[in-house]
Amino acid sequence: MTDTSLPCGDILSAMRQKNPLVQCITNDVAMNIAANVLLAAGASPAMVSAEEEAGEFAGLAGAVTINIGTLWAGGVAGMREAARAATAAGIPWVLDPVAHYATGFRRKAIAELIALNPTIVRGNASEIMALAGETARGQGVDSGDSARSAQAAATALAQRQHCIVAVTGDVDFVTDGARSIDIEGGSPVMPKVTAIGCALTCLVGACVAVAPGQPLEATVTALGLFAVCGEDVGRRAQGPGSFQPLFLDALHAIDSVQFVSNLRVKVL
Ligand SMILES: Nc1ncnc2c1ncn2[C@@H]1O[C@H](COP(=O)(O)OP(=O)(O)OP(=O)(O)O)[C@@H](O)[C@H]1O
Ligand SMILES: Cc1ncsc1CCO
Ligand SMILES: [Mg+2]
Repeated sequence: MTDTSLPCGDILSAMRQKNPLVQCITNDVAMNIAANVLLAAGASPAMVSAEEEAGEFAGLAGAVTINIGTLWAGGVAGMREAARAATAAGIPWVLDPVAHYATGFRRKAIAELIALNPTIVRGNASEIMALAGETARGQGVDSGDSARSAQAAATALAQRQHCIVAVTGDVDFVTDGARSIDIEGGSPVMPKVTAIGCALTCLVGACVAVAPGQPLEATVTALGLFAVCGEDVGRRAQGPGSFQPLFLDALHAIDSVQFVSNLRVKVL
């Protein structure tokens, strides 16, 4: 079922070979799991977010990721600096709009960040629907909408912002507004592990760092790696507690041949 025209195996191999530096401006909950996911998968994370250095550091990184999960005023200032520096230098950056619909503070921050032209936006179904202006049923950081129901919103958002949009859930969907791809796999246990989606956003950064000219394919590679490893671990884990360490081990152990042979993607 995998479309062999997608270079997902090559992007995974390149990530392992190049060990890209990824500046992850993420939330307080996600820091640890996100850094461990990148190290296990083969990238080099750095959680550098202060206003005083975030812009300068972006110039050193292969990609920048920005996540508004635990937002505060100084945090927004660092995000602004990093996003501006990345866009100015042509460094790809990824935006994770965690619960952006919940408060006026978040709505203002996400409007400012999206206007700085992210290369890729990755969120859950409710986040993507609300960003596209649709009514969404998210509760705090958790999605209340199905991923399928967010596909039209993702396509509209990609066309409006001229970026890649990825919506995750039981089936993942990635689009540039013209080409769209479904990714099957994962496990229903995954949304019971906090910040696993935030960690995925950082992995999208790691993949696009080594394939900056192919942001759609890089996004499919990161989501596909989570889908393949998540499905495998979901069969073996006892629950959310044992899922997390087994998942890190699986991200570390999988090679690109195993990855491609278990990847289920469909070009729509
Ligand atoms: N029901 C499900 N079945 C299979 N995989 C799932 C399911 N729900 C989520 N996933 C997978 O879990 C990962 C995270 O996606 P999710 O949409 O839950 O992110 P999120 O809501 O942003 O997470 P968080 O905010 O906790 O970091 C993705 O790889 C996704 O494919
Ligand atoms: C639980 C939680 N609260 C703010 S960010 C976050 C991590 C999942 O998005
Ligand atoms: Mg999220």
